[in-house]
Amino acid sequence: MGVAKGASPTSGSHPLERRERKSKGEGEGKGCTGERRRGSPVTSGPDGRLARAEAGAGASGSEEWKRGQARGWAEDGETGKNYTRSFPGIRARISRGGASGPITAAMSTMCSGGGRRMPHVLTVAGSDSGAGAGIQADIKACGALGAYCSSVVTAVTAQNTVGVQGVHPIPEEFVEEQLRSVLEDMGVDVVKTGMLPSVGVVKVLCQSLKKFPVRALVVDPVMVSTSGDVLAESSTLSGYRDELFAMADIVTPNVKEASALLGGVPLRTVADMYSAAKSIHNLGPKNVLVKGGDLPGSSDAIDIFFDGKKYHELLGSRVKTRNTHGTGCTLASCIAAELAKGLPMLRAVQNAKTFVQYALDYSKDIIIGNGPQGPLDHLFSLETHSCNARARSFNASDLFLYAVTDSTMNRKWNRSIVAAVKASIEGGATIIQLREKEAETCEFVEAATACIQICRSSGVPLLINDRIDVALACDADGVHVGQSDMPARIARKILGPGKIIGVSCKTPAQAEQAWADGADYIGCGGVFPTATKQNNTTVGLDGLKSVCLASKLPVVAIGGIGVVNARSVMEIGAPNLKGVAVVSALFDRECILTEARKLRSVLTDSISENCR
Ligand SMILES: Cc1ncc(COP(=O)(O)OP(=O)(O)O)c(N)n1
Ligand SMILES: Cc1ncsc1CCOP(=O)(O)O
Repeated sequence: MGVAKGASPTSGSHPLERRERKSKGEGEGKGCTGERRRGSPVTSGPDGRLARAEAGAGASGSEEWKRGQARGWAEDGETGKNYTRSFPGIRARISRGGASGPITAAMSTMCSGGGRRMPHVLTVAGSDSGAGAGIQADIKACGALGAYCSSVVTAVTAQNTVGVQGVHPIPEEFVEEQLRSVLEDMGVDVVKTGMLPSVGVVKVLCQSLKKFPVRALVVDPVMVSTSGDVLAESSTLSGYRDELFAMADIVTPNVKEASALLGGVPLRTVADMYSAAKSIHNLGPKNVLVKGGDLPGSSDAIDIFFDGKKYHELLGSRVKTRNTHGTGCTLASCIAAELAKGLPMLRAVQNAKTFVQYALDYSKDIIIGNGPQGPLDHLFSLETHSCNARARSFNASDLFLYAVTDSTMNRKWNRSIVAAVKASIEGGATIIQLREKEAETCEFVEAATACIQICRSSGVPLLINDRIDVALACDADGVHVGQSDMPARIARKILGPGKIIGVSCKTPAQAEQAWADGADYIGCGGVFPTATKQNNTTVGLDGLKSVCLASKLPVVAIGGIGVVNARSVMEIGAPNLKGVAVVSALFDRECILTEARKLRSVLTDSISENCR
């Protein structure tokens, strides 16, 4: 068999298995609260199991599956509303499953009445004895992001930091039984797949998902471990291509997997990743994320996200560490967790990437095992002062091209804030700050609310300068505060852990304080003299460098920066300098879009030069 080193099938008639089956037939199950109760909708004859089975029967064709899925998304996914506040998807699914059945209705009440439903991810994957990848990574990653994670084990592997010593696939019928147990009872929101060792397991999964539809399916097409060991029969590829991908909301191959899925086409450049994303999209998934972490010769972690219409280049910085085992599983699980919480797809992917970046960074020095590939510490947030929710909402690579608006300039060029924001995003700005010093509160809130719509639809965060009240009023992604504004510590208390907070710092001491106060990034400047901000002392490139070196937070440089000098800023050689923030270089120009494109290309060139 192509899969296993020393694999041997598990017996399908283990005595324990028979005992479990018998107890099911006895007609008693556990209620949502865990107590024994009669007439369980899950396990006893004409009740919930039947009702669910009917749901499955009604939704068994792939068209029906798609419709069910589409409904689920329209109801909650695409709104971006926090799924933990209400659970329309779950209620809808339960009623879809058999609104006419009294026990189903009772079950719905039991599950929602007075209790707290958790976002729920089911991982269908292999067990990694070393716990860096597979089921174990998935459970930890989901837990770290606040989602419950149940697990269907498809194979048991013996592995460690050296590699995979053995694979023991679970019989397909028993994979199916596990799927049924979880899906019919536990209110799964999102299914995430990892190691699917055979095409038979892929088929069983597809059938189960048709019977028990969920809100989203995340497919991580695991085929070969990072140590080079084969984890799936080659025929699994056809299972992915023929059936599973058509049901997937997102597929997340790395370049090797993308190449294998496309019949071995070589992927050597970012341009190749773009075309691979498109070709894989043609196989049926709604979204594709081609991960560039193992792109030969690439010095950055660039991933390409494609939703069928638009591409997004997601930048990450490469962390120098041996502890990378399980990053693929972790990323896919984080996407699943964020989707289960109700985030829209692009935001879920961005947050997942941020989480992995943080986990890599926090885990870079840990020593577990003697082999070349150590695990991540998924639960890093339990050990640090930082709240994990913050890691969720902020991606340091967003600081790359930071557009800061200016009302005086907009007036001078006779354009609205909204038009200015649109043009800068089109030109490649990666984060926006509304810095409207003279605006009336009412018009500021109105403009900010309109800008939020534009930014959300482009996946670009929007921050408000100084005005925490305005940020709250328009549900902005965060604020930027100066040394004489609301202290970051208090802003954090007011805004909570999920919002982004940036602080202006000119000195290492201020940088240290910003970190202690719970900020997410630092704006350092003015780097060069500027007419945009009066009486602002200039720190120069040396001052910027010393703040970067002292800062535990990512830094964006500001002040007098434009196309002619952006490269000199990026070349100071500080790994936590993530980009430049500009006002006049964009907004005091005739064509914002053209200037943003020019600046973005200078920045992109400067980072790729630096990495050569
Ligand atoms: C990204 C970024 N960095 C620094 C500043 C300056 O903010 P602040 O010190 O609050 O000064 P004003 O912008 O209020 O004049 C910024 N806005 N953005
Ligand atoms: C807000 C701010 N903070 C420090 S310098 C500066 C102004 C930056 O504007 P410009 O990019 O036009 O120099």
